[in-house]
Amino acid sequence: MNIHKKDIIIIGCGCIGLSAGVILLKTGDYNVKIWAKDLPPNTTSNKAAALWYPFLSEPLDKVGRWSQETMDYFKKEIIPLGVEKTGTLTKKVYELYRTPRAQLPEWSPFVPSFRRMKKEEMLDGYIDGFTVEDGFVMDTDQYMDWLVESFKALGGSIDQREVVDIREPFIYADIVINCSGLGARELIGDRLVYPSRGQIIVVDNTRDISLMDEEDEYQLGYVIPRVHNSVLGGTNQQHNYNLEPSKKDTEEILDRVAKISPQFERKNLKILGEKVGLRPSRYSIRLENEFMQDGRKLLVHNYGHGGSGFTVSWGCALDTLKLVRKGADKLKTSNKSDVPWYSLLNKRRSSSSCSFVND
Ligand SMILES: Cc1cc2nc3c(=O)[nH]c(=O)nc-3n(C[C@H](O)[C@H](O)[C@H](O)COP(=O)(O)OP(=O)(O)OC[C@H]3O[C@@H](n4cnc5c(N)ncnc54)[C@H](O)[C@@H]3O)c2cc1C
Repeated sequence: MNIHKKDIIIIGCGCIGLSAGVILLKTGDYNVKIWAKDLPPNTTSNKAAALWYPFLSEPLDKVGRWSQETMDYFKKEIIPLGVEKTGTLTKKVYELYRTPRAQLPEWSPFVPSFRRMKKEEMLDGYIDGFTVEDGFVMDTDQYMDWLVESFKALGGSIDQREVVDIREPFIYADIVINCSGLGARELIGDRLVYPSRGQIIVVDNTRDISLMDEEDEYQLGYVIPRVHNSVLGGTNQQHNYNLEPSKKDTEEILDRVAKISPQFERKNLKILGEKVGLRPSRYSIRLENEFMQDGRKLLVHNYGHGGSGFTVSWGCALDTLKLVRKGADKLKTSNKSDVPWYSLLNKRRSSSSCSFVND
C-alpha cells in the first residue's frame, strides 16, 4: 500500500468522472472521492444510446486518438468480462449517407478498423457510408452500474452533494477534477458549454448492426441494437433545456428510422419508453490543467464531450492521469492557513464533512 497517497476529489458521477476515477485508483497512488449532484441512473450518461462512434464533439484529431484509446481499453479490460456484467456488446456500425461524402471524417486516420462501405453493403436509398467493423454498444444503465461498482471495488467512494463554489473541494484535497459535464456552465461559469438536447426511443427488437443516417446532423436517424433492447434516435437541439420527451420528436424519429429500412416501420416496433438527455456540447472538449491559489491547488478539467462521452471516456481518463501527474509535480506546497477564503469555507466543514481513507 502506498502510504503517501494523494487525495483527489472528482466532481461528477457520469461516465467521464467514473472512468477517470477508475484509472486514477488503478495506479494505487491516490485516494479518490466523487462528489456529484446527480448519481446514476439520473445522469446524462444514463440517457445515452450508447454506441462507440465519434460524433458531435471536437477537436476531431484528439477525438480520434481518445476514441481509439477507448476502443483499445474496452477490448482489453471490459469486453472480456462478458456482456452480462458490463452490458457491452460488439457490433458493426454503419454510418449512412444519401449524398456522396467528399472527405473521410477527420478522426478516421486514428481508427485502423475504419473504412468506406462497399457498394454491396449499402442499404437501399443510400450511396455512401462508413463502417467500423469492431464497434460496440453499451446498455447504458447496466454499464453505468458496472462502472460505479468497479470504482467502489477499487476503493473509491461517492458522496451525493452539489458543489456551488469550486473552492469548496479544495478544503479537502489539493487536486480536484472537474467532470461536471453541462454543470460546468454554472460551476465555473464556462458559457462555452451548452446543451444539445437528445431524445431517444427504446424499443424491444434487436438487430445485428448499428445504423446511423447522418445526412442531417440536426435531424438524426439511428438504430442502435443493445443487449436487451434497441434505441432509436434522435435529436440534436442546441440550447434546448427541455428534459421532457416530446411527442413531436417521437413521431419524427419514427418517421426517420422507417426511412432507413422497412424493418423499422412502426408496425414492426414495440415502444418501451422514451428518454431525453442534454449532451454537454462545447466547441472543444476541455481537458487541461488549471492552477489555483497561487499554484498550490490543481484543478484538472475534463468536460464538454458532446455526443461522444462514452466513445472518448477511457482515452480522456488516461490523459487525465497524465495531467494529474504533470500538475502534481508542479504544485507548490499547500499551507491551508494562508488561504484567505479557507476560514470562510471552514464553517461549512462542521456541517458537511469529507474524510479520505488515509485521514
Ligand atoms: C440521447 C443521447 C444519446 C447519446 N448517445 C451517445 C452515444 O451513442 N455514444 C457516446 O459516446 N455518447 C453519447 N451521448 C453523449 C454522452 O451521453 C455524453 O457525452 C456523456 O454522458 C457526458 O458524460 P459526463 O460524465 O461528462 O456528463 P454527465 O453524465 O452529465 O455527468 C455529469 C456529472 O456531474 C455532476 N455535476 C454537474 N454539476 C455539478 C455540481 N455543481 N456539483 C456536483 N456535481 C455536479 C452531475 O450531477 C453528474 O453526476 C449521448 C447523449 C444523449 C443525450
